[in-house]
Amino acid sequence: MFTHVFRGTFIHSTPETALQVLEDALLGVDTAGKISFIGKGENLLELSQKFGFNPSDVNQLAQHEFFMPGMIDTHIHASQYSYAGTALDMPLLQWLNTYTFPVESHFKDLEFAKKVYTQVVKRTLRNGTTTACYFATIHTDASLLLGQIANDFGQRALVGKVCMDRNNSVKHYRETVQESVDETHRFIKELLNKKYPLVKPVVTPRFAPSCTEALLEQLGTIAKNNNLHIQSHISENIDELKLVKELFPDSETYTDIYHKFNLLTDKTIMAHGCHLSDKELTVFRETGTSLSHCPNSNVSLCSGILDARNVLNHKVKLGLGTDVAGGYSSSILDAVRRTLDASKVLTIQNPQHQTLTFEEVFRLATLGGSQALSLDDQIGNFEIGKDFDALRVNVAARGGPIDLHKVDHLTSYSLFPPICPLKGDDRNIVEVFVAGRKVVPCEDLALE
Ligand SMILES: O=c1[nH]c(=O)c2nc[nH]c2[nH]1
Ligand SMILES: [Zn+2]
Repeated sequence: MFTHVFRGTFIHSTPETALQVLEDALLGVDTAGKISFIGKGENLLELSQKFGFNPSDVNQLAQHEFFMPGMIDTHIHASQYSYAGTALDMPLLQWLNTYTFPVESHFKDLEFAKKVYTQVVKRTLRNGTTTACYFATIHTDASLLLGQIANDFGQRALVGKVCMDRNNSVKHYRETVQESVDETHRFIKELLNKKYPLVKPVVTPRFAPSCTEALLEQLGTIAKNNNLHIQSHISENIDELKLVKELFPDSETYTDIYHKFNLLTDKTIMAHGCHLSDKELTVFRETGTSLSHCPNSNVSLCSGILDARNVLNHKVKLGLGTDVAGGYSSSILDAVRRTLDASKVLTIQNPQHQTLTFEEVFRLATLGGSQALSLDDQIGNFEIGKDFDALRVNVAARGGPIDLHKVDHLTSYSLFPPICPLKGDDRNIVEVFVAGRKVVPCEDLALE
């Protein structure tokens, strides 16, 4: 039994091919939301008999439409959505103390948390983020609420209750080691008990300067004992590196600190890494740890520029992140554009630098993100057996930002994939599916 059979153009990435275009394809989604077959449109009758669907039930994509995999935001602070687009006038450490910690402390108030978390889940789904890896705040009940809201609206999510026991300007926004550990246990247990099919907990030490060794050690143990994902920040800004050296004088590198406490695993994702050495990148590869590239944030907070080419050359898994609110945009399309910009800036500085191509960045936003979150056995592209997490894109959406021109020497689909992420926006994303369920448009999702 099928919930959908679509016919039209499908664009996705594979490990071998950064961007593959399947023209006039037929794709079936079963009742469990999984891709059950992909074939050629010209074989419609044969496929309908083989797989048992009625050819008249096929949903035909219109001219200028295509499907692409849902985009994956590998690093976003859900609570910081409340001030996204403001307060970008100082570097990281001052920014945290001046704006971030005071704002995050308000998420003790569950009514406020519900409003902001509902907005961020709706908005990111609207922007085509089918999977988000969220930082919440230190508040367990509000973090559980974020998991519930993602589940209700149908977004795939990793949700982290933030852990931090030092170096915080806001006295009432701080935990002891014991509180942080106890509440992390409670968060994991209560979230797993809900049995949400698409929402998982992620162990979340904020970053080394916010955590004592005692806390890092216990969080490493919790992640290991429960086989959980881990997320944190690393090597974002030069002043942060100096602070880390002062706080952890015995560790040779920033990476060594997390490594020492078993926090680098093949289910760990670290944000930024702008200033990691090649030696540290080698540790990332050896442990299977991945990086989230957050170029909007890196420029907005004047933190640095990640050399994504070097990360890929080291065979470290890499995805894209918005890092709201260090990044002011909640759209992974924005992260695609900025990843290209950042790579081109590196080429301006050094003409030997091999600029990332559009196709490679498209892969980072989709398949790369799924690999970075170790979810590539379930999502990231249109492989049979994976969940159907997909965006129906209309390049020529009415009222959208793209005016099509007839360019005779370019065939239609060699033009469309780049034009859409580079000039398009959420108006071009006409439908969003997560695990086969249409979550946009959806009446409940009307943005207030
Ligand atoms: O961009 C960032 N945003 C944060 O909230 C944060 N906390 C630690 N390091 C951080 N970096
Ligand atoms: Zn962050």
